[in-house]
Amino acid sequence: VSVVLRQRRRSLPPGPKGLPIVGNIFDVPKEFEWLAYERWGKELRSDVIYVNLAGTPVIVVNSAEAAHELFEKKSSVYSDRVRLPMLNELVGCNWHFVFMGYGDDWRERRRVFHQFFHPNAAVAYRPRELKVARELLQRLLESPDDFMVHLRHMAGSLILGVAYGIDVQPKNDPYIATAETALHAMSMAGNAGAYLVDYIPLLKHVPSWFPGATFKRQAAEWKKATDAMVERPFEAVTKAMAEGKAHPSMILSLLNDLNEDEDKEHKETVFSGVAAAAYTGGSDTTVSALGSFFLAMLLYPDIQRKAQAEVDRVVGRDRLPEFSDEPSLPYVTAMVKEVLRWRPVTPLAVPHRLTSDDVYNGYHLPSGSIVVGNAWAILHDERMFPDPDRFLPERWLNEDGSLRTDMRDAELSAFGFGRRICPGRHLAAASVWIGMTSVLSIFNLEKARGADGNIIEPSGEYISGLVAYPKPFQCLFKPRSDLTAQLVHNGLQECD
Ligand code: HEM
Repeated sequence: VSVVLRQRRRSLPPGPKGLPIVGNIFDVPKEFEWLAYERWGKELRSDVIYVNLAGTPVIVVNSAEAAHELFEKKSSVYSDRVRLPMLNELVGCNWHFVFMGYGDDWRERRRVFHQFFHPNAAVAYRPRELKVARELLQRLLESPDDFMVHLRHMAGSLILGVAYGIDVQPKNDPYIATAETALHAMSMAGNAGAYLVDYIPLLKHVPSWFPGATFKRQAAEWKKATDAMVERPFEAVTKAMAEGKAHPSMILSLLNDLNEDEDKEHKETVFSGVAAAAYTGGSDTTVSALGSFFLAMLLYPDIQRKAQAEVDRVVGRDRLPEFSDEPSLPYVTAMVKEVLRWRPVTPLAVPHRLTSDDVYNGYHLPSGSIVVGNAWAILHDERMFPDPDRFLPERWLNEDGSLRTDMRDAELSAFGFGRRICPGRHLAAASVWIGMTSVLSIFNLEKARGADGNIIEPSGEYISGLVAYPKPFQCLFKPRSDLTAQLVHNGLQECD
């Protein structure tokens, strides 16, 4: 009895007051929620806060210390996911292990994925990362205004190559197009709280023709797109294998290593889902990171020049950067870390779910809570990152110019938390690094001028979402020398 009483006495973490029944639904803004969560945490002087979304408890974790205590140290109870009937069932995105509950199905897929993307395995993809970075340079030379299109193409081309061995078309590639539709569908259906069926799961049984059941017809459309994204590239590999023409890839190795006695159908479902998960995980995220990098270079020209000076000194002006240059380019590496900190790609990571009652700082955290790691707040915590809104690569460096190693927990939060931390982060970090370094070595990024000759200031605004992007802005990519076109041409030939 005394245990029960003591537990009862513990209070929930502080949070905004809210209304009866609906709780804080009207307090939580529809966009840039991370800023409100960060502000409440400061006002309430607590690094965990509690929000009630119409009965669903939500715990927001606003500091690196709390994130470590909960997601890391107690990872066995902080690694589940929330089920969204719209996304998981109606759109049928159960193949994607980012949406799977913590259990054997998730574990099996995460293990398969890890085999191909752990740090040593990921080194094998460097030639491909280098190639797509150089193709990006070529495209930026040809049509600089379409830089966001080129970033999408670069990200898609890398991961389709790694996962399926597919060489994409230079323009209008059908696989990239299919995936874009599917990604859009997933981000819409994954918008927690946007669909009534997510609050009242029984609604999923309403027939599609029923008045008001537009969500079911919409879900059926989206399901077609997401199914196609899982099935089409996989079928292309199996067809190429049958013809003896398949290029090396994750799927090829997995299928080749399959034993006679294994359940082929089950394994194929797992493999095709894991490959599609790599594709969806790696597309928008890389685009956002490089988009923020371009924006930072416009807003902080001095830093651009400083980074270029390092590249020029180490790489020289007569060749393009390679991965072997990385240890000699600490400033550029610090800049990559700073991009991921300054404008986190996934400001709230992906929400976790707590599977048993817990206590933190004397507060009661109820089983079943959605637990949101506020990567934005952690990466903008003044205690570790003074003047946090300023883009300042120097903060990642020691006095002697070497990279600091004491901010790992905070740094990693850019990729999420605990056992769910992004398993593609090694590939991501490498591809973002070579992309940024290559662009800096070849181009000066400058603000555009309007017809009146005046500089067009980028707004610096973002589009809110699971993945946050800079709003469209104009950026000039000016070749740094007469040799540029030749260098890019030669650089590409080296990759063939
Ligand atoms: C800058 C690039 C990237 C960022 C910022 C990023 C961020 C994230 C975040 C925040 C999560 C959720 C972590 C959590 O639940 O706490 C995640 C999960 C995931 N990411 Fe990434 N990611 C990036 C690139 C990639 C790439 C390139 C791939 C594939 C090669 C990938 C594949 C995945 C997968 C499969 C998951 C699901 C993990 C799970 O639920 O167990 N990501 N990522």
